[in-house]
Amino acid sequence: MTVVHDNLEKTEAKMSAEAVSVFYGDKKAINEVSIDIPTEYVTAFIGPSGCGKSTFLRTLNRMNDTIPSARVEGCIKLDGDDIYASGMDVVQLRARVGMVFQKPNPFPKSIYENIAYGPKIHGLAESKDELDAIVERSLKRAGLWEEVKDRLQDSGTALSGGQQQRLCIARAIAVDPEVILMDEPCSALDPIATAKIEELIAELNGRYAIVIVTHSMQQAARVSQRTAFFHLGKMVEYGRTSDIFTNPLEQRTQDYITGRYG
Ligand SMILES: Nc1ncnc2c1ncn2[C@@H]1O[C@H](COP(=O)(O)OP(=O)(O)OP(=O)(O)O)[C@@H](O)[C@H]1O
Repeated sequence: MTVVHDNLEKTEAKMSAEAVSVFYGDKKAINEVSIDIPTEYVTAFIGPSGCGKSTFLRTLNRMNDTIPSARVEGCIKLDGDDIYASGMDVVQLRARVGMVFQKPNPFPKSIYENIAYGPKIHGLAESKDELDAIVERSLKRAGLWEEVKDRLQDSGTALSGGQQQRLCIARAIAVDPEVILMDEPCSALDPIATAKIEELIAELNGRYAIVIVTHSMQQAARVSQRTAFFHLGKMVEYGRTSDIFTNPLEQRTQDYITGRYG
């Protein structure tokens, strides 16, 4: 059972997970996790290495489908619709629920093409002008436009690590997502690039439902308003980030935030 703090404002669930378990073969990596993800707040998943944060995050846009041994039980809904239902279009789902990975992974194409590719395949632009406008808007929203506007035809992979990660965020934004999942998005970045991504998360907050997995408790405290603490495949505690870090109700949470393990 998850301890859910009782001082949380009521919010609408953009996504909701109900009794979600994930298996890799016979091994249960996630055990009956239930949580609502609102648009109003950034939600952080924290917990010691191997506790299942990434596994659970990946269930939210069916990224585990790509792992043959992975099996998901329980129910995950986006705007009330079961994302594991047989009629669900997974390509469409992943546009609505975008993902940013630990290591920036731009396509080996131009900066422009990195952004334009998604809108093109999803038919979001009817003309070159519209596509140009989407590229500009996405890069602006990701805080990268000023740095790249004069070299849109350069390769995305030639950018610095931090710029590449903002390019990946711009690429996710370009297809008008409703949810953005971030799996340790700063772990390959230096402190300055990390600060830029954190600023960006603050700017995107409220426009998209954002979920971030992070190893850094300082980062969770800086960027999120809601925190879920995971341990051994279970979601132990969920509440306001400030409460989780200053007034945890569970001993295991207390032990983690005071550095007793992790
Ligand atoms: N593809 C896979 N096949 C089999 N087991 C896996 C696979 N991916 C993860 N696991 C196992 O599932 C458990 C949860 O792993 P997961 O990567 O989700 O944890 P995590 O909390 O994100 O860890 P970290 O913080 O180290 O990234 C671990 O025991 C891990 O070994």
